[in-house]
Amino acid sequence: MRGQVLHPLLLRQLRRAGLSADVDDAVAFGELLKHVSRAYAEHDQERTLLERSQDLASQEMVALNDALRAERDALEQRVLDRTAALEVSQSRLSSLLSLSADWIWEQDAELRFTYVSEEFSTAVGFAPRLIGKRHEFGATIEADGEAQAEYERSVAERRPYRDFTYAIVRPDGVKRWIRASGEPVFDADAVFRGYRGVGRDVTEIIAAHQVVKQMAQLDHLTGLPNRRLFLIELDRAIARAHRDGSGFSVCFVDLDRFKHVNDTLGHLAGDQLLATLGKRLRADLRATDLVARMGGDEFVVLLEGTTDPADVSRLAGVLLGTVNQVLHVAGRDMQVSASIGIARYPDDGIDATTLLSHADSAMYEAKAAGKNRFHFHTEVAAREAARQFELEAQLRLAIAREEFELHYQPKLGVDDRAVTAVEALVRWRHPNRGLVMPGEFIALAEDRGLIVAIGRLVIKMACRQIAAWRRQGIEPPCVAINVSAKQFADDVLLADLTAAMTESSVGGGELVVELTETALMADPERATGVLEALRRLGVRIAIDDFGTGYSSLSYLKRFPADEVKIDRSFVDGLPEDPDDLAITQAVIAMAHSLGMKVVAEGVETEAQRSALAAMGCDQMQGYLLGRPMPVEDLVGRLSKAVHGAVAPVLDGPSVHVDGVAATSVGSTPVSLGSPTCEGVHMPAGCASQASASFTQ
Ligand SMILES: Nc1nc2c(ncn2[C@@H]2O[C@@H]3COP(=O)(O)O[C@H]4[C@@H](O)[C@H](n5cnc6c(=O)[nH]c(N)nc65)O[C@@H]4COP(=O)(O)O[C@H]3[C@H]2O)c(=O)[nH]1
Repeated sequence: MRGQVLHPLLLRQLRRAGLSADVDDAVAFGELLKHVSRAYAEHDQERTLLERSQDLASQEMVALNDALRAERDALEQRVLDRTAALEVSQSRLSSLLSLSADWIWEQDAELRFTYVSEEFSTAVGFAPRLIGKRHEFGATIEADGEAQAEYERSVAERRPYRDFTYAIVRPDGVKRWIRASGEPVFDADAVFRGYRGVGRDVTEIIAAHQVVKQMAQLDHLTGLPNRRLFLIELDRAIARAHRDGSGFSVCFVDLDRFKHVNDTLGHLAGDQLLATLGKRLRADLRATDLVARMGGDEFVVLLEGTTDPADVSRLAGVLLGTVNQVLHVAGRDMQVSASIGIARYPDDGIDATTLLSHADSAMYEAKAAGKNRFHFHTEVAAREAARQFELEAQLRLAIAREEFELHYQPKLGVDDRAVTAVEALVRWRHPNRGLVMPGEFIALAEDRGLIVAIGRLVIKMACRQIAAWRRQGIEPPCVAINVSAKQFADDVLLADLTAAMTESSVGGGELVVELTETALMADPERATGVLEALRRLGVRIAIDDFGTGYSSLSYLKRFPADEVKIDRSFVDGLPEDPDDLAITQAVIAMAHSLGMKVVAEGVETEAQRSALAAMGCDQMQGYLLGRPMPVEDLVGRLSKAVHGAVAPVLDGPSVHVDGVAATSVGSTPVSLGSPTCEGVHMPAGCASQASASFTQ
């Protein structure tokens, strides 16, 4: 075996047996074989062990593999299920989104769009180009300043924002309004990652809002800006003029006697007139001028950049001319006029309230000066406004202190000059100014709501006077009381009359109520009812200033009136003016045909008196026959008349009554309505014709 290389396993066995690799003898060889055999046996054992262990390992691996496979399969199934669910959910979402008007968008931390839904691109028109871009407010995007500021604040503070509305001008030039809501997105580390949100096209909604807004700012009748819009524009004009150092004028245009049109032709015709006028005013002015309707028959014009009185006057003249043009309303041609008050910025005021109030007072000045004209606001006007204010305060005191008295003007028969009644005309006994005439305070009292209180005092004084005459043995004349439109419209009139009549034991037959056409036409139906109630009280009714209103003669028959008073303006022209003659004749004929008496007012000349007599007028009143006079003069005058003396109206002896020393004249009771007067039979009450003869 020497020199031979042995297998390592054999060598290992030899080493274990303590033998050397040099084996020469048989013993040693036998030993060697034992070792060789053991070595095989050990090897077999090791191999068996190894195989066993491999077998075991492989079984575990299979089991593990099986478990893993099962797990993977389960996982895959779960993924499949989830994916399917997600797909369902996604398709549900996209189908809902396609039905909804909302779009979806996402922006990164730089607020650049990373995603916009398809509808967004269709509506906005440049969505594909929007990806990777920010909103650029400026040329293509506009928004309400405040809303934009709030949006920018929200974004800067990474807060959600709701309903931010802005307009986009699409590449094709079409403007669309968009309303967007967004909320910030943060990652797990609370780092801001951008915004995501929804948006929708609200162009139609905005348009509808604008229409509604416009409707709220436009006058429905004329289509002109209404008071609200005018005030906004006025403020803007003030700001502009203040900034540029320029000026403008405000013209307050109020139609004259528009109420008559409404009353006589009806509200529809009135509306038609206003609508036509509104259009004409707009058409006749410069495009830069603003025409608005303030309400009722009031228009206002803002003449931008015009303050020079000559220019303003020219434009105001244009306005008057426009209003004066003949209008075709309710099937007839008519002409109206207006009074215009002008205030200029900055001379007459630097704020809207002052300018409007000055234009308004100037307008009243124009009315007072005869209507159909314009007036500038002046210091005089301002002083007048202050005076009226003061007068109103004094008038209130006067009512509380009963500082009023009545003067009486007789009404006489045209032929025989017998007194048929006396008209009570109120005067204000002012503590400092003396006697103030009604022309100075009646209109103001009507305007400031004081006329009912004054009227109540007048009724009371007239009834007390009748009672006083009676106490003094004087047969009282019938007393006519003026009742203004506002007083007539107030429900207390009948109560006031009844209370005063009861207090003084005066019968209705001793009173005449004089009402203007205007008072009756304001509400003809109600007027008829009130007139009938007055009639039930026995009170007679006279229609005053007849012919000055717009009512046609045929309206007369609607009202249960007893007499018609022809206005002084028609009597003025008698007997020369053919128109006045014709009108007077027509009124007399019409009134007679309706069984009414006719009284002519303002008879100043003998020529007028005889013309009226010739036309068959029943009674007359005027300076020719007697001015309004204090009660003592009236009684004094009449006392002379009773005794057959002829005296000038104002120099008769005074007989003081009603609180002043009363003296009956002679032994016979003085009678204003006594059958003894000049032998004319005169039954008591106003229905009677003549009583005392009353001469100049
Ligand atoms: N030029 C001229 N004038 C004549 C003539 N005859 C009478 N007058 C005046 O004409 C007015 C007649 O009264 P009216 O038309 O009812 O007009 C009245 C009436 O509308 C109102 N008024 C007077 N008293 C009262 C009252 O007690 N209540 C109400 N509501 N109004 C009254 O004041 C108006 C003015 O009254 P007055 O100043 O007293 O003026 C009176 C009278 O003085 C004449 O021949 N020529």
